[in-house]
Amino acid sequence: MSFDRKIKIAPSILSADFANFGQEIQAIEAQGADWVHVDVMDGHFVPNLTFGPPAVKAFRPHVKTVMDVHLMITPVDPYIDAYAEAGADILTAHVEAGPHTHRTLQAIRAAGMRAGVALNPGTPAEAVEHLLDLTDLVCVMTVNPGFGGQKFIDMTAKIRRLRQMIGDRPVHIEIDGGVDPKTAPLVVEAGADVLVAGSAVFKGGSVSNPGVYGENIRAIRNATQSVMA
Ligand SMILES: O=C(CO)[C@H](O)[C@H](O)COP(=O)(O)O
Repeated sequence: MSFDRKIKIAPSILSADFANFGQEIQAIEAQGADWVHVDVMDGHFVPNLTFGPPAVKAFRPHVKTVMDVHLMITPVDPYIDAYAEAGADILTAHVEAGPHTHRTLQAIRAAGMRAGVALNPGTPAEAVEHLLDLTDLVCVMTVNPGFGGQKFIDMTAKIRRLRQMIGDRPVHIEIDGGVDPKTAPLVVEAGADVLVAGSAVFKGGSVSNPGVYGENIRAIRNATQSVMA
């Protein structure tokens, strides 16, 4: 897939109806989602548990766009092949998840996926500077990872620094946590191009009332228009 810097909205299915993932994924894509964001949590790196490779494999046939899998787990390396087999397009590991992120990103690419690296709010941009030639996406957490529906933490200075460090490289900056029509323009103005949003996309909608997802996605996208060059 070619690199494009247009704003992409990636709804996090952490806020979807857990009894109905297939239809939820189809509904958000029909309503304008650019990517589908899947939050994998292990109850160890973060204090919550969600999906493993079999669930991701079950989502795969429903995803027609890009399946963006965010691992909030440690260790990462023993599971890379399982997520490739499950059909992840992008696999993101946290820089805090182990001592050898450089090796992890190489292994993700070697398994045929695009490689992402995520930073917790307390981790400086410089922690990924040496990884920028090995990564396709830097995910800046704007909440402490583990749960949807948390309050946005302002990371705009870090986003600006990353955009400067990335320069001309084809590397996305993804923002994850507390993204809504108020916070989206702040992070886009700072240099982000992928916006993960859970609560702000799924609130008020359902598979039987999917138009609300469309309204919510458009509200986030439209809010970024004023800050786009
Ligand atoms: O990674 C996550 C939490 O660790 C979620 O993707 C993120 O919090 C999105 O949910 P919301 O938009 O409700 O904040």
